[in-house]
Amino acid sequence: MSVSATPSREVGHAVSPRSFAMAHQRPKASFVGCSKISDYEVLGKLGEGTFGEVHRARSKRTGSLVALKKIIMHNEKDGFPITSLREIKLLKLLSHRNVLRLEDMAVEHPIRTTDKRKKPIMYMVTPYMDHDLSGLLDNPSVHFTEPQIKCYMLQLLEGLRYLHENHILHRDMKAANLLINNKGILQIADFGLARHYEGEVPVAGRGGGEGRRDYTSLVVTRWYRPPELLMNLKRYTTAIDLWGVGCVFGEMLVGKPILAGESDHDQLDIIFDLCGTPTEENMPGWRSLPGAEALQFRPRPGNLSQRFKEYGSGAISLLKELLKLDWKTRSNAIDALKHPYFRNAPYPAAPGDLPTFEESHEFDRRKFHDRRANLPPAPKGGTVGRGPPDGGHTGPNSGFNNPDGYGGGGGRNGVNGSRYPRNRGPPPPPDERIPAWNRDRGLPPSLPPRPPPPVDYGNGIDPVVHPEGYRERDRGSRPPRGGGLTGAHPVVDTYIPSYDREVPRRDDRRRPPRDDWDDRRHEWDRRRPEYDDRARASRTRSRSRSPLRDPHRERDRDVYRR
Ligand SMILES: Nc1ncnc2c1ncn2[C@@H]1O[C@H](COP(=O)(O)OP(=O)(O)OP(=O)(O)O)[C@@H](O)[C@H]1O
Repeated sequence: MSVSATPSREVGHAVSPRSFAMAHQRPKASFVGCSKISDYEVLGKLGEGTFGEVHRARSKRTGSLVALKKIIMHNEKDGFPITSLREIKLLKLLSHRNVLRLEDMAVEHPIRTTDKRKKPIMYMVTPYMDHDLSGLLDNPSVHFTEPQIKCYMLQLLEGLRYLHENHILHRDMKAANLLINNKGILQIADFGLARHYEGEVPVAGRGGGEGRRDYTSLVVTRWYRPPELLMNLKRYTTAIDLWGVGCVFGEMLVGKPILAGESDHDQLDIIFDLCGTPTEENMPGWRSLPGAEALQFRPRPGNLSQRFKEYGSGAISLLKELLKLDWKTRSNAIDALKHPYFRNAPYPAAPGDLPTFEESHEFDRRKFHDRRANLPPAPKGGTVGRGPPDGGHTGPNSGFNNPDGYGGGGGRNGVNGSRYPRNRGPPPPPDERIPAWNRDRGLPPSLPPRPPPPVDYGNGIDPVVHPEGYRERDRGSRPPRGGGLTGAHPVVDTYIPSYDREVPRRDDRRRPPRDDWDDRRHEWDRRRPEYDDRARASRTRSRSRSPLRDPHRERDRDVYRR
């Protein structure tokens, strides 16, 4: 029954759909899980992503700290972004201690008298986490120990095991998407690229198994993207997320991203340096991948053992399992959790035993950089533009329609620096943390380039690659490494890491070498009752109601099958 047909019958004369909807609004109290933005006190900006801007806030109702992720409407005509819908839908289904919990949605309506913006702004409300792993690794005063790295790794793998056994591919595993709080808890965040996975769930001893259907290979931020995606495998499996875990593990060990490719082509080249060049033995079927046809390279054995020798044989062995070129035998999360690395001394720390650190998020990176003497020259890579073309009504800086300083001006606009020119706005409000690379230039906040939005809409059809969606990043600005790859590489240069050459290499900083890093683990629940208490009090649904444990709600997931 159409909305417009009903009112005519009910009221006996033509009523516009809007009037009908207004007359039939549900009482506000009947909405569960949707608050007003005024229920939160906004405290400061934490980061900006492709699809939203993230702010720290306090719930006026519970007093708890939360993160508000604003959903950016890049193009209002397209309506609510499909990626945000996916993220919300998935997060509502998930319930695991190592997966970020969606507590609430908050809506901000435009102020009628002054605000020309017609559409409300939506915010996702999640518990506030003190750090993201990328920000934490950038803090020169933070030094992970091996027990700490083991603790984080175990938590990361537990979270991923849960996702995979519930048929969810994350597809953007990277340090910036791993949130950590000062209770030692690590949570996987950012489900903007995640989707339902139709293949078999991983089984112990059987790697990632076989893929069952095609998906877009334009996923995963480049530095964390596995070789099969770089060679355009479409029928991929949960193994793509495990490659990202391997990259994050290496990053925690050495303190900086281990595979920082400057283009997709370069990315493959440095992967081959580390893991060896592909053969039918170590990567069966690689030659038939669409992106492999034109590849030519000088055979190399790989230098992983050499590069990581100071971290010991256990770490090397786990890294080799996670960074296997062969996606079919690459370790799955179940097997990685049983790896001897975690059972040998030094043993994993308990989350509650880990030290606490100063807050660190994307926006704090410069804070740490500023402290360093003799910073290397600013890395290459554009800064993301700012200043929404619509005057700020739908861009990342619209919203919080009050004079608290978040209503416009600075901030990133859009996905990609090449698409939106920089527009120097007024200085940010005092509580807003300016990214390092802007602070001393008096510019409003912005971030380094980000991956473009996902282009897989779940229909299995290859996406059209929008040329503006991808930045060319100095291809050919340096000679190929190590005799590298040659040939016309057909792969489009795709995802730009969220923190790239703008950020000085971590090892350039005067920081003692660390032997380990990464995620943490559970058992924290027992040790940190206040965390759970707060969580329980503020949750909009209980774990027992998680649809992942309730077959009657399986139909929700059908959305992702289509
Ligand atoms: N719950 C939270 N607590 C604290 N900080 C958070 C929280 N959620 C997000 N952030 C911060 O905001 C940043 C961006 O968040 P998120 O990755 O969810 O956004 P995105 O738009 O999907 O990003 P991307 O473009 O990387 O995919 C994170 O890296 C983190 O620094």
